Amino acid sequence: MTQPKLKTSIAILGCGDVGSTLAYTLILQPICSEVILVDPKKELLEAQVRDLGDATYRGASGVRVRAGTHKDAGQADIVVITAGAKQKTGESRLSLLSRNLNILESIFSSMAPISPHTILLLVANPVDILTYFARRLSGLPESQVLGTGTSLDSARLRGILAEKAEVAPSSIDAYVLGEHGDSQSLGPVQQSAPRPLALAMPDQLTPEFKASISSHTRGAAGAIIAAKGCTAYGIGNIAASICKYILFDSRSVRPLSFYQPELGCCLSMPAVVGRKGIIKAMPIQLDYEEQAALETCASGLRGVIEGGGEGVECGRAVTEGVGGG
Ligand SMILES: NC(=O)C1=CN([C@@H]2O[C@H](COP(=O)(O)OP(=O)(O)OC[C@H]3O[C@@H](n4cnc5c(N)ncnc54)[C@H](O)[C@@H]3O)[C@@H](O)[C@H]2O)C=CC1
Ligand SMILES: CC(=O)C(=O)O
Repeated sequence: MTQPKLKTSIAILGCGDVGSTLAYTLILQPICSEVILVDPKKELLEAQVRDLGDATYRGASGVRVRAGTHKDAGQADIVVITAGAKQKTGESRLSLLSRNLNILESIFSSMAPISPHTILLLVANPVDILTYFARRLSGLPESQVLGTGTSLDSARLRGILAEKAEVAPSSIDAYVLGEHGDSQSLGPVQQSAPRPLALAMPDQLTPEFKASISSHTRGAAGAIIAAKGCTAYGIGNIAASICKYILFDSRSVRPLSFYQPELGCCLSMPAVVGRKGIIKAMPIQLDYEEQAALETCASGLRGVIEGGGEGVECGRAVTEGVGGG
């Protein structure tokens, strides 16, 4: 892992629940030297800068937090886009599309010209569709435009598998692939050799068990949103980790949303992430059903991109193992 250059800046567009949680995580780690917050709600923006600033004055965080404009943000090392509407109870991520696409378009007109070295990290929903359009609107090379995708679903999957297998979550290596969306089901668990999860849980890897973990990861966001109005800590932590992989050129393999030329859309597949964004896709062996699920997912996403609207039926594939980092 290489060290980041001395002055590293991360701009966060949108300093609501997710943006401010991400900023706080970046300060605590710390990952960069400067966090720039941008939000059209001026009072909120100033209050967040002051409140987050208070978290930097003790200890040796060394991170400067300041308010900025979209133009400033366009020169940052990483621009994280959390700007946009969020789901109300019972709403799907896809229902946010027209509102958040309008916001995305206005962001890119205000940010231009973007530094050719900036990496864009999309968080706002529907994240796969917005990642696709950000790639077109930014004019940046496609390796520099990525979305958090199914990283959060994968963390949730790790959590439930770790609980069932009675091991630490860090010892579970499991990915949810495909779309970060609502109308999905987990594909079959990939049976690669050796099959440590199958060995650790010989009686549990049944179709019913897979259906129950699928339902758990699919319903996780809705249950939290119904109770507290948003999800923020999980995604804040995940987006901060992705920023770290980028700035430290860590070459970690993570499930991220990026452009899939053979599928004509952005969705999550394992990728090597480093200072230049997506360094390369990490090949993965999918069985027949997983591949079919992925293609159904891609076809749904293409339908939305082409103006097909909501309600895409989408499959997700999941790969697993015990012992991953
Ligand atoms: N990808 C993922 O796994 C997750 C995605 N999300 C998504 O993140 C987004 C943000 O969620 P929250 O922070 O809870 O919403 P929020 O409503 O608390 O904050 C959104 C902020 O964006 C700001 N904003 C609007 N237009 C802007 C612009 N042009 N430039 C800069 N800022 C702008 C708003 O003023 C607001 O303060 C939502 O779309 C939500 O669905 C949330 C959790 C997980
Ligand atoms: C809101 C959202 O996309 C999530 O928590 O998964």
